[in-house]
Amino acid sequence: MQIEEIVDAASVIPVLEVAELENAAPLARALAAGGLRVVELTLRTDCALDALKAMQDAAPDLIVGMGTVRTGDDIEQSLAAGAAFLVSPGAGLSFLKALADSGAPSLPGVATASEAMTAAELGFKALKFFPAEPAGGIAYLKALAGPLPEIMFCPTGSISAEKAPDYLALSNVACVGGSWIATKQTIAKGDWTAIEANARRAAQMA
Ligand SMILES: O=C(O)C(=O)C[C@H](O)[C@H](O)COP(=O)(O)O
Repeated sequence: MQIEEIVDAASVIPVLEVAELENAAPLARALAAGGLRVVELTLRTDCALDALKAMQDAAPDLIVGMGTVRTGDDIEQSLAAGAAFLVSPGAGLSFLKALADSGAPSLPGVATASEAMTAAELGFKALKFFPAEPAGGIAYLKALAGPLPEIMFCPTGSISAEKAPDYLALSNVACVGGSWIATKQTIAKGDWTAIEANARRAAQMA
């Protein structure tokens, strides 16, 4: 899949942190049951690579990407684990080149016009805008749409269910990311009913 197809399939991408491997499968099933098609599992816990496989097995139609990818090793391990796409919080030049060389569909993280232009020069068509709210939010993205109208963003960072529709209305926003659909606490509690309900509301924001 190309990154354009992946972001087209998503309105909201839940950003997930799974600390206990046993939670991966029911989490994936709840998100898929709620109607979400694309999720980002962060590479922030010891079990993240195994959790990615478990999510994919539990919900084969779910497109599971790996987030918090920061190094060449992260890229390799995530792809070996079966990540459908890769997401980074930011990106230096050598990391961007490694990501481009991997050929994997990717959303490298940027927070400025300069970073967005560097990533676009290397061929990236869609970028994560992180951290969206602290970096300037909707006003900042609107300002980027003037000079850089062809660059599409997936803003992530302190976005809530209430704010997400306003981001999705922007011409240069393909989808939004956020942890509100399945927070660390809700996952740890195993409240799959609440997560499915949040996923359903998010899926309807398309
Ligand atoms: O891990 C990464 O690669 C990140 O870029 C950070 C995440 O996207 C944010 O942690 C999202 O979390 P919220 O701000 O709570 O929605």
